[in-house]
Amino acid sequence: MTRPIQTVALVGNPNAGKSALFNALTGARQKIANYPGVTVERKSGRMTLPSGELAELIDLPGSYSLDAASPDEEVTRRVILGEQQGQRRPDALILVLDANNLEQHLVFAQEIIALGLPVVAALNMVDLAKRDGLILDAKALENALGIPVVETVAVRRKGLTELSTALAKAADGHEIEPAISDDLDMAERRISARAMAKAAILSETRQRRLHRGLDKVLLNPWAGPVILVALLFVIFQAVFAWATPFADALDGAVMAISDWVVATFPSNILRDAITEGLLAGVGSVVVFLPQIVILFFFILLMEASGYMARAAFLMDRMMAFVGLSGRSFIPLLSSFACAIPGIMATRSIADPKDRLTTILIAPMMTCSARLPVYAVIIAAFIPARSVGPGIGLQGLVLFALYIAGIVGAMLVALILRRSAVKGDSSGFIMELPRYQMPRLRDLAIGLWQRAWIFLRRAGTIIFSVTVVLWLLLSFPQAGPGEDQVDASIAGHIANGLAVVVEPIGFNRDMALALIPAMAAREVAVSSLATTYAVASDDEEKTAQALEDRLAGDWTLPMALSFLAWFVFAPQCLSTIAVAKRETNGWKWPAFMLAYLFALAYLSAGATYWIALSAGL
Ligand SMILES: Nc1nc2c(ncn2[C@@H]2O[C@H](COP(=O)(O)OP(=O)(O)OP(=O)(O)O)[C@@H](O)[C@H]2O)c(=O)[nH]1
Ligand SMILES: [Mg+2]
Repeated sequence: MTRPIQTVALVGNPNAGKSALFNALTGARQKIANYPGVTVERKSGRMTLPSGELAELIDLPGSYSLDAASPDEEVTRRVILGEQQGQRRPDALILVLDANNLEQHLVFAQEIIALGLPVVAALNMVDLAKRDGLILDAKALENALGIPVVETVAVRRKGLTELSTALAKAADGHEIEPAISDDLDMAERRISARAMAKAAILSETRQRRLHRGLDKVLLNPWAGPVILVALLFVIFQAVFAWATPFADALDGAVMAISDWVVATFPSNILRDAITEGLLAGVGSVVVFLPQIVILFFFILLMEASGYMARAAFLMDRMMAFVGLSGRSFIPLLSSFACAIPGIMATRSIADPKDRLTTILIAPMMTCSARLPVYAVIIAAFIPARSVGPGIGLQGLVLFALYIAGIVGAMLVALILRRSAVKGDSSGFIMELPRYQMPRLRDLAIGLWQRAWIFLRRAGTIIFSVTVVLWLLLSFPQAGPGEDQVDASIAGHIANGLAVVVEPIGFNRDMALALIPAMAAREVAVSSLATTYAVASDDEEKTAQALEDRLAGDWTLPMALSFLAWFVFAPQCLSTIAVAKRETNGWKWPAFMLAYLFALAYLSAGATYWIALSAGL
């Protein structure tokens, strides 16, 4: 006896292609996109059965299990079980499986099949599987699952007729006896999913197997984070170890030019401007080009190879813990180059509270402008010795500074999500791109772009701010026996500010560096260099490396305090301006400015006093 099918539902894991199939079968235009969680409500349309009759087709949100964890999964559960008000319980189901993620998708599939409703499976995205060198055996899968399996390519409308024929047949008459038992628990379903997926693979290229093996290790909940941290650790070691010869060479070149200028030209104000402002100031920043290039070499490598998306995947759980979603990862990651593009990238975050929180913590990610500041202080105060096989102390301190910013950001997010920006975090699971050998050309272009951005900053903003500072430091000229810096306009301002920052261990020169560094953080370095160059009346000393001057003038607690300040301080006005534009007002940027300054002051102070009492 034939029972007419009236209602059919599409079920399956997120991003399996349910909505694409829905559109293909009904001619509707549901939104589909290549990330999970697109469909969050049930949608219905009409599909034509082979008999010519119409049936209602329901598109459901993707789900991992019938034990609903989120509101959209709850919708799926209620519709399938017939508990949804105003919705007929489906007479049959189309189970959509992504051929490329069979092992994962077969877990939920077993739960669906065990319900005992007529089910047909659409083995979708077989086109992508073929492209990647994976050939599946639909018949083997059919036998294992005990339901018809039809290969489909939803976006090319392939396999649709076969699918609806199989659907009509499955729903026709006889109650089916599911081949899947319903008393398995999650772990047992996983094991049998793996076995079924393995049995369904006819052939797989070596490369695909290799990539899957890699993912098993890199995404392992235990090994994955360890590898990620180890990798970052190596990167920061390299930033110091590899850059040193290049940085020394650049440093030597700047000093040689300075010596030559002093020897060649008569002593006058223009010569001072060149040696003290341009060469000492801007030169002190430019020497960090090798560090910047090495850091971005690794970042670009991780992006191009496909590892970065895996890192985001690993971070997702930690992000969820502090009330953010994995979607915040990419904006936060871009903030390691600069917070401005990072804050702009938050536009991809749909949830306004998620987005606001991400904007507020983005400035704590260590941007590349901080690298020269960190590097110069580390080079001056942290001895270049190893604290273990292959582990340099300098790289370790740099690593710790980056981690301090990340930990600070996560703590602030945690607090914000429970107070000022209260709300639930939205779940998100990343689609992982394929592994790829990075292309040398792309890498070279990427590096060139980063280097150019850095040099352009040095030539424009850092140069102009340093020149203005040099003028303010050089005038009015000091009388005999008077300190030039103290006598200058800049010195007067700095002495005023020094009162405020004295409790956290800053001296006048450090206070002086803070104001111009609001234009760009690197200026902290050039301004220190220019200050010391102006202060020394001896030409020999003008050319002395900044690191030596710092090591002579500051104590270790002062240096550590300065580093701690730069981890948190909102030392960059452009970031505040962008935050204002992206949040449409002054309220949040003002809040950002206030809490970051407070955090910087407190952490610098704590660092100073702890270091002092530890006898450093
Ligand atoms: N190449 C290829 N792409 C497909 C196929 N089916 C779907 N896609 C693509 O896969 C992505 C996900 O498809 P959706 O239809 O949005 O997936 P969904 O199952 O509805 O996902 P959720 O609504 O998040 O549960 C989209 O980018 C589709 O264009 C297919 O057979 N072949
Ligand atoms: Mg969908």
